[in-house]
Amino acid sequence: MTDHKNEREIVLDMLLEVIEGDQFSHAVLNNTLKRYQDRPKHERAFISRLFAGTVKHYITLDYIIEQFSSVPVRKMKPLIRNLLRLSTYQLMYMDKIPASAVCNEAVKLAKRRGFAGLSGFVNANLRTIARRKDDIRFPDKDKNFGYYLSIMYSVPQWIADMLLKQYKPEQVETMLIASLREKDITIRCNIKKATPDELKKLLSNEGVTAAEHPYLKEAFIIKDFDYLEGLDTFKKGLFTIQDASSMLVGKIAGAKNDDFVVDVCAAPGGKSLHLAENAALVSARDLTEYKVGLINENIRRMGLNNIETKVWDARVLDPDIVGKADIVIADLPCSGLGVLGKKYDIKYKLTQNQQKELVTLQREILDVVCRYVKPGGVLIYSTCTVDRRENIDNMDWFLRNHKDFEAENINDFLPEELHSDTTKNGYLQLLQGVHPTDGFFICRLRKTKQTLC
Ligand SMILES: C[S@@+](CC[C@H](N)C(=O)[O-])C[C@H]1O[C@@H](n2cnc3c(N)ncnc32)[C@H](O)[C@@H]1O
Repeated sequence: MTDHKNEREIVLDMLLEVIEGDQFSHAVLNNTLKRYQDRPKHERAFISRLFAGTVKHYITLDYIIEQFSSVPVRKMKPLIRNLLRLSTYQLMYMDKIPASAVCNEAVKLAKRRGFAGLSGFVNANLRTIARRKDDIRFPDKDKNFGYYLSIMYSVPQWIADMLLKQYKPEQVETMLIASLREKDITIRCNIKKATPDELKKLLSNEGVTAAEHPYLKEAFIIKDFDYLEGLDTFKKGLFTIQDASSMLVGKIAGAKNDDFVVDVCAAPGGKSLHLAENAALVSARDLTEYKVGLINENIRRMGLNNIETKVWDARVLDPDIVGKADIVIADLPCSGLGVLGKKYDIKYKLTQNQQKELVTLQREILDVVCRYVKPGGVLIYSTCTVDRRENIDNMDWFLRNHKDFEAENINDFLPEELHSDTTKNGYLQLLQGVHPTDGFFICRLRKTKQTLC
């Protein structure tokens, strides 16, 4: 049973949960689409697009609203400012919707939600924006590039400034543009159940278009489906949703038939499932019962029987596995600045302090889990961020403090177009927009025979 809210009201409530509350955009969107799975496809598509677009662009939208409003956005009632945001998004980015329809719907919604007294304010602001769109003055690129990036690509200025210290200005702009684009959905074929060709045919029978990914033969970029989890091929575990960057972790780990793998931060299990295709046994761990439940759910769907799961805090040494793992996967919690295209509220919720704490946590976990690697085994460290302090700086720090590990050339595991000086030196930094993947970091560190750890 679903309620009778129209699509705009549904989006308004989603925005209140995410922008004003502490919920995460991807979780709220998934739950909403599940809840309204009986609604027509075009309504569900409208909800997704309007919600994602408004969240992704809301710094830009607030800047536009404030060009014309006498009241600063932060002083407006939460419901009113989010109604203005979602309506301004339609006016600026959804040009098939007539401005009059946007204004009328917003007025009706303000009244319906008990703000009849402010419906005139909503109407006046929206009609002004619609009429004077072309008069909007955006910041001057040459005066303060960080501020310009912040307003144009809706990212807090401290993040833009931080990235500008680490990358060339044009690379930062490319990454920020990519993070606003609609993300392709990439899947990995479960080669235990079907070949990539068979999967492609079965998907096509379900009306889904699957295009080969340039980096991996088992990866497809899929289009033309409505509810992915409703597909027969999904329910039968013939594929898993995973970005190609994450799949490269599995490739760079290079598991062999008799390998014992420990994945210390494994939920929801993407990398563990991938490695289990080749390894003898994977021990997949995460912090809570809930998270481990997600891994178990995926193991069942994919039909794998060589993964065992365990609730375990990666900061705490597990004496049972010290010196036993051929491969340790440390795909650690990170700032997520490489996946802004999917988790589009991370940029607003992350603070500078949290980012510093993440570096400390990553080092704390690496210090512990490197002890599970057996002599001659490998530690794979990865993150889904482009922040150098969490990536190459952490790798350098680790090697300085663990002289019994050395970085290893990873070219043999990668398609030729990804070979570079850094991959010869043991690591790969992917940048969204520059590469056809999320922003992602992976390094391969071999434990030399003599053990000092
Ligand atoms: C980047 S995600 C892992 C994604 C996963 N490797 C995959 O491919 O599906 C990081 C994970 O670390 C877990 N985590 C955070 N702190 C942890 C800790 N102290 N011990 C174990 N897991 C932790 C989080 O619950 C989260 O699931």
